[in-house]
Amino acid sequence: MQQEGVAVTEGAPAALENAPIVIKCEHVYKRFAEKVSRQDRSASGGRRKRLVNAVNDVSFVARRGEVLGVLGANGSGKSTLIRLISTLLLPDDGLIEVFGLDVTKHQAQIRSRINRVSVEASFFKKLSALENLAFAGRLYGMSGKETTERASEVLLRLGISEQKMRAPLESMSRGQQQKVSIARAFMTRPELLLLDEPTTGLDPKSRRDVQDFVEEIKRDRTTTMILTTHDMAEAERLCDRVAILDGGRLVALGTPDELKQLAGPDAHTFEDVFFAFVGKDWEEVAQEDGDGD
Ligand SMILES: Nc1ncnc2c1ncn2[C@@H]1O[C@H](COP(=O)(O)OP(=O)(O)OP(=O)(O)O)[C@@H](O)[C@H]1O
Repeated sequence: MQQEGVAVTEGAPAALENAPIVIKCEHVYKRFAEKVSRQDRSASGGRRKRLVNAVNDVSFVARRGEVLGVLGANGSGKSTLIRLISTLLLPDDGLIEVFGLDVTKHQAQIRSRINRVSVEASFFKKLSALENLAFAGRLYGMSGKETTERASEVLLRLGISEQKMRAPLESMSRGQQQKVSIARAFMTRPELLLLDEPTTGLDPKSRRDVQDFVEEIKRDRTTTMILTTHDMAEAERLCDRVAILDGGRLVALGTPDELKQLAGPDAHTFEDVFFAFVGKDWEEVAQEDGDGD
């Protein structure tokens, strides 16, 4: 499944070698029609729309219990890839199997076994975090008692106090609400967890709380996690392997150490690794994107 021109290391990290494959992507493509601005129209032959390859010939597998990081600048295709795996979008070409099931045929079955965390999570804002989580637990078939116990355990673990978890969600800060969204996803013990920039916008302490929690879940090696992030140190710390996307293409995939080696003797930090594969350094990308993250 190795693609030409992609720095992909063979096999899985030792701890996961015999684990079953949970996600298989083979030559996956997703294209979108994007509006062309008036200024750019003459350069594109007068066309009002052009096709963007959001995901362009991407192949990889992820194994049970693996934490696979996906790094890339804004617009590199990270969220599109996550949405394809979670069956929210369907591929235009190629094959995606989750738990051995084809995403184009078994959406409901796949969705019942996965959970996705993203910044645009929806909640009942007048209800408390505990009440919101109780509601989610019921949807996933958990008993009332189990839900309450697990919800407060996970919220406490993420640094939300007993008092705060009983207050209306609208009285919580954005970062605290983001933690509630993470708690909701972990609470149901999904087999596959898709974490789309779970720590973006969090303060350093909250970021650390979430990272520690991911590390704790990782130790059991039962939940597979796909983590998109803009935080290089986070990728290096939490991920078994990291995939780097550039313009929809997979340009590198391997363990953090393997990628450092592949990137050459000048790559000392993970920022250097990113630069070696994408041709821009992280600060430059952040400035272009205007997020400075
Ligand atoms: N629904 C859509 N319609 C049209 N174009 C889209 C759509 N979704 C994504 N795109 C385009 O596909 C490309 C990849 O977008 P995607 O959101 O996957 O990138 P990303 O790496 O997740 O970026 P970010 O870090 O900003 O979240 C971008 O050029 C984007 O404009």
